[in-house]
Amino acid sequence: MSDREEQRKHVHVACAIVERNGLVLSALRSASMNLPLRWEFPGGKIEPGEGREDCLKRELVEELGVEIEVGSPLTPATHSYPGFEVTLYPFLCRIVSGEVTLYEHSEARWLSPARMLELEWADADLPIILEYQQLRAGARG
Ligand SMILES: Nc1nc2c([nH]c(=O)n2[C@H]2C[C@H](O)[C@@H](COP(=O)(O)OP(=O)(O)OP(=O)(O)O)O2)c(=O)[nH]1
Repeated sequence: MSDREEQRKHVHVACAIVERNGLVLSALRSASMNLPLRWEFPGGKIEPGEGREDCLKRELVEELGVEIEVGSPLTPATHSYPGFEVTLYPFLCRIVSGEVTLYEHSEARWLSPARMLELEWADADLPIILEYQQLRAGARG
């Protein structure tokens, strides 16, 4: 790896595929956030020493005011944006208490898995969405 690559910022982010009644929660990044007005899975940067699942539980309380149960992981996805790299660690999740309240995002929607790609997602999410769609298509047989 070159010095230049080593110096590039690489962030590690846990993200929640929150399911309810066959639908999945998507959240719109606000105009003031990094990657503005892109849809994403709620979540955020993993703090030093923090476990991925604990990060997710913390972020979902901070961002949406809900307590979640964290289930199975999907495949982590790494993507290079101009200026930084991200690795997303996705987990299937469900809400165990609280109502979705927008503390940071500008909108949230419950989507059917098949229609997720009708929205403009953060680029790093695309492989995760494809894997998730296959998982749920398989589950329906
Ligand atoms: N939470 C989340 N972040 C994503 C997804 N896809 C994706 O590229 N990202 C990027 C956006 C951000 O650069 C980073 C997540 O960190 P964050 O939500 O704490 O980012 P932020 O820059 O808004 O917050 P901060 O620096 O103020 O802490 O990962 C996703 O599906 N969920």
